[in-house]
Amino acid sequence: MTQTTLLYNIGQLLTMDQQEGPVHGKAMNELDVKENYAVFIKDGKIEAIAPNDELADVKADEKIDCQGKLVTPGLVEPHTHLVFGGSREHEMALKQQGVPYLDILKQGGGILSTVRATRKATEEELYEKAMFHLNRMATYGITTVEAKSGYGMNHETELKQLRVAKKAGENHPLDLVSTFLGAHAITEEYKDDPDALLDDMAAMFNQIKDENLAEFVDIFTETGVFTVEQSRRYLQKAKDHGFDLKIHADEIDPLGGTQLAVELGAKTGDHLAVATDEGIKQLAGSDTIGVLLPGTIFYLGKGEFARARKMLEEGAAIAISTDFNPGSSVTENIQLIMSLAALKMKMTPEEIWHAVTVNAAHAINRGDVAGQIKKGRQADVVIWDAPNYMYIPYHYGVNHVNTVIKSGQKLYKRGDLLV
Ligand SMILES: N=CN[C@@H](CCC(=O)O)C(=O)O
Ligand SMILES: [Zn+2]
Repeated sequence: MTQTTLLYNIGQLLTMDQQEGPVHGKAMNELDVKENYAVFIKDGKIEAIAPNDELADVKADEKIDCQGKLVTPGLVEPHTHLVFGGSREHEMALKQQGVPYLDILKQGGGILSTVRATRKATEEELYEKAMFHLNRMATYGITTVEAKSGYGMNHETELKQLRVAKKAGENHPLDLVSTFLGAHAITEEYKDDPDALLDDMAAMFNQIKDENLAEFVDIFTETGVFTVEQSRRYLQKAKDHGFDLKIHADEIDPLGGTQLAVELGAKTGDHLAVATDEGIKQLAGSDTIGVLLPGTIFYLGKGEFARARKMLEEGAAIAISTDFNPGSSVTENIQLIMSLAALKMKMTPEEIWHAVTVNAAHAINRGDVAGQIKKGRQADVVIWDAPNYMYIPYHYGVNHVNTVIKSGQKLYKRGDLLV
């Protein structure tokens, strides 16, 4: 049976559909804002977008009066470590004492502590936990999510994580895109031979492809983790197996992961907090999208945020993300990240909206289905308790979502106080 919904009295509508591909540099600052609009949804898809007067009388099963509010595409979250066991609140004290993130890792904590918890957890436990976090992401307006493995670093646990992500993607209304991050840290078993760990992880590529468990392969290129050389060899192998690539690049030390991402034609270079001038120049001249994670820099207490302004001036395409994970950025709140992008990276509201919609969708190969409100597309739409698009990064730390519509279905509605 046909199901129709009309959103009318939209104060500001961002369709984000000014161009097909990722939006680069100065163009990220150009936002098309439609005022007094309506959107008609039919059978889960966008059927029409028109001035309010033209659609207000259309018949629909449900009519939602947007009361002059802001309406945008569902947000796209392009970098999360969604599936993990345990949590790391005990590391907060170490952080307060000033123990650096990489030192905690060197002492067997950090990522390795989550590896132990994830190895111990059952598939059911991981699944329940992942579904809980997906639900919370949905409440913040996210309708498509990337999810990485990387807390197993052995076949059994990496496959467990990837299967959990696949099942969550099949059962949760949010769309999920999976990334294999078997090369996330050096475990005790391989501490004297990281190359052997990489070989062991690469030995899973065929199975991951055959079972369709991941689209991307990612690596942590960092001091004390994997070198640029090791990353190049590993990622080239992944590319030869038909995977698209991502790199955790230049997060803490400027090793040149940004340049490697460009050299290998990676879909994204992620973090880039300490990318060099040369890295930024190469990024700007490439098709690789920079996924910036200011929540991580904030949470790790570091002073240096990614140089978004320079990247944009030079013409790079940028997305932003929570980097949701149990250690370096423990939040599902992408709206908070939008505020940090504004306050700490000096991105304009116009740039920020591109970074959480169309560019984030391209960053995970979903540019043709997510991140835009466009005729014929699945109707992933957010109604905000906000009068305009600038308001979201401005009023920080809270949830501004009024209603989330996923593929035409109402998925979340802000609750009311009970007293
Ligand atoms: N930097 C490497 N990986 C994650 C952190 C994972 C963790 O600390 O558990 C990140 O993107 O920040
Ligand atoms: Zn990450």
